[in-house]
Amino acid sequence: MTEPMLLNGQRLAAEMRGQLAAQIARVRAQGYRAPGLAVILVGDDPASAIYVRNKKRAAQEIGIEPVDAVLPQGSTTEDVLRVVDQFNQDPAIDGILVQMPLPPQIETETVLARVRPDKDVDGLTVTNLGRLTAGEEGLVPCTPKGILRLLEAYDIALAGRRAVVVGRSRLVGLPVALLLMQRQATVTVIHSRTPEPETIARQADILVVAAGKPHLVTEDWIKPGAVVIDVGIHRGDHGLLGDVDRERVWSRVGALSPVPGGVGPMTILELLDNTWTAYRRHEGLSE
Ligand SMILES: Nc1nc(=O)c2c([nH]1)NC[C@@H]1CN(c3ccc(C(=O)N[C@@H](CCC(=O)O)C(=O)O)cc3)C=[N+]21
Repeated sequence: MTEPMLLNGQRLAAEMRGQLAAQIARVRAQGYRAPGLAVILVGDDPASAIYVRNKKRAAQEIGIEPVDAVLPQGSTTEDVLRVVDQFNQDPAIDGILVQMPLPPQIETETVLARVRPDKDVDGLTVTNLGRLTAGEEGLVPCTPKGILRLLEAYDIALAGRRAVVVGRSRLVGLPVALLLMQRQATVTVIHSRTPEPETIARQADILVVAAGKPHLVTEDWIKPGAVVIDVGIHRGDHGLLGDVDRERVWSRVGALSPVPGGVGPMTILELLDNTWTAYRRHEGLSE
């Protein structure tokens, strides 16, 4: 078989960030304010701190003003709600991101429900997930949107093809399944309670893996020539690992979105793109 194609999210994201930067520079030159992105980090998870820093830097580089709120590990739900309310009311803030996971004592649902849907750049509120389900315009979760954009950039057809999603999370598995269905793929979602997941995965023309288990997916899961999107990211003693064992699937896949350099950079790009979309809606600029 021919050498697999690497789906280079890092390069595509950089290209798209350049386009966003140019669009933002254009409205700034017309006298408009800068778009504002608020990032709320609760607690001292080191991985979360790195992600938040990367998101802020990426925003700044393209002309989005990042504002952060860092709350202590012991914060209460009420403490977090107060910060959300403050950003909800702030006219300089277009997007609000609450970094997940929150410490266990905090009611995640209550916090998410407080974010104004027009500022929900993660697309995690019931309102935005409902809009997505109904096929209405809203803000779409970043990782799923980035995956679809990556597939599109590489001209990977979806209509009539079989897609299998591994994982059913609100952040990735569920919304990516909806988006794939909307693009006329035949979608199956499998998860930790699915018997013989490999048998189902082996039917996939497009396999999206968001299971949260390092190197879960091996050659037994792969139909020869399949397009495989690795969404997992694990920081171990041996560096970054995905949910896909790249070495073991390499001889079978047709294309692979790798970790690092695939979905991660696309996720950050879509966060910036959602912030830009929210900004234009707030400023009454055309889409
Ligand atoms: N409310 C919320 N929204 C999120 O979007 C969100 C979240 N919470 N919690 C955690 C996960 C994780 N996540 C990543 C984003 C970018 C990379 C990324 O850029 N990864 C680089 C590698 C960066 C590195 O070296 O660690 C890559 O794959 O090439 C990774 C992970 C967003 N998340």
